[in-house]
Amino acid sequence: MPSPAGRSAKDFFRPLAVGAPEPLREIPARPSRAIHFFDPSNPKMAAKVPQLTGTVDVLLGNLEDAVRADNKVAARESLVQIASSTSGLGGPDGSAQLWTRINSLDSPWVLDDLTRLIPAIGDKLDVVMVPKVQGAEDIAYVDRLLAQLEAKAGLDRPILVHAILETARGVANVEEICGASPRMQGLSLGPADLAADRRMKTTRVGGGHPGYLVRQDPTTTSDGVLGQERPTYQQDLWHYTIARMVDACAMHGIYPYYGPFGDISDPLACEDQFRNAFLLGCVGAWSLHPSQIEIANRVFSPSVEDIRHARRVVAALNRQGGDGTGAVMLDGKMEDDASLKQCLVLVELAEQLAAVDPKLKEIYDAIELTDE
Ligand SMILES: CCC(=O)SCCNC(=O)CCNC(=O)[C@H](O)C(C)(C)COP(=O)(O)OP(=O)(O)OC[C@H]1O[C@@H](n2cnc3c(N)ncnc32)[C@H](O)[C@@H]1OP(=O)(O)O
Ligand SMILES: O=CC(=O)O
Ligand SMILES: [Mg+2]
Repeated sequence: MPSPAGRSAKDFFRPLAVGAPEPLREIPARPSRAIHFFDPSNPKMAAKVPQLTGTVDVLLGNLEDAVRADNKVAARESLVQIASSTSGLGGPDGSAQLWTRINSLDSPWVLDDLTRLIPAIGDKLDVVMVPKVQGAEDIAYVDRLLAQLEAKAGLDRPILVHAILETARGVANVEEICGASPRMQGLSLGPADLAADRRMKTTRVGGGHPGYLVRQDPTTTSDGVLGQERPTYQQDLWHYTIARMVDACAMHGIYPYYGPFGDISDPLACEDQFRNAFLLGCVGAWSLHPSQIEIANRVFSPSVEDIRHARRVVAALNRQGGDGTGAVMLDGKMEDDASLKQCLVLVELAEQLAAVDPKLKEIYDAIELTDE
């Protein structure tokens, strides 16, 4: 049966153009806790890129929304210049990955975005983020064009594709989008465009809303007197969509991300939104301002307490027989094969992050287990 992108299983991993690099069989788990957005046409932001390179996992040169229409060409040209001249940025050995967000597929700029960037800096570009993806057909279009451009430029490594989930149709098609190409690296939630497309009645860029709540039932005393206290609890507007994204990404072996949190002046709420996404399975979020990089780096790195606990569970099950099966009691709680698997997710993530973040390595290396 053909895949949603119309390719049979035997053709799925064939290059889509003669001379294009072989598609990857597995998407590498490269740390990407913060995808830091900058507008390459803004000289102040562009000037910050070299100093940010050692502090953030991904730098993304944004060409789409938030870049003025009369700056689109300047942003593209400046991105070429930045990628060519910044050491440590992009490519398999870069200390920060280099991504770009191209303009939407129905815009007058997108064709020039790809035909200019791939020949000029294709060897540095790790991931192309595609906004407003509606279905597998959008990924198929970008997939073929990238293959043609890679072949023409003589690139030896395929550029990966990341889709933003920010239309109702995109959400309806989320599974087929994730499985549309071996280039698919991941998905980000685009809460601002998604809210508009869904005709939600919000005006914010991500985050919660005080009106979206549940209220506790009225309480009555034994005398039948109605209590005055009826606490309310704000709910998460994005839970449903993030949960769908996480399942679709896990099913296809790719990575889910929370997107933008627009209230730069509210780092606490930003942290909460990022942490909800982390706990549900996301690996990172966007940073729109330098102050959000530290929040994402911290939230999307497992805590010392989580790693200590995870290692204790691994050690306890190992002591019992070494193959990770069976059940043990630890701190009054039952641990078995399934809780071990959860702990291994955290331990493996900590190892990947420690490999690129020496400070974190030091912190994780210093954790002592007290049970032995
Ligand atoms: C809504 C859906 C989406 O598509 S979200 C993704 C698209 N939006 C973006 O990419 C927004 C990126 N961020 C920004 O444009 C700016 O951070 C905004 C939010 C406008 C705030 O800028 P501004 O008022 O200059 O902030 P500030 O004075 O606190 O800045 C301090 C210094 O830092 C710089 N800065 C700011 N943002 C960035 C950034 N993203 N990357 C690199 N540098 C940044 C500022 O230029 C300023 O520099 P300096 O210290 O004056 O030299
Ligand atoms: O592009 C992001 C969004 O929230 O819209
Ligand atoms: Mg958007």
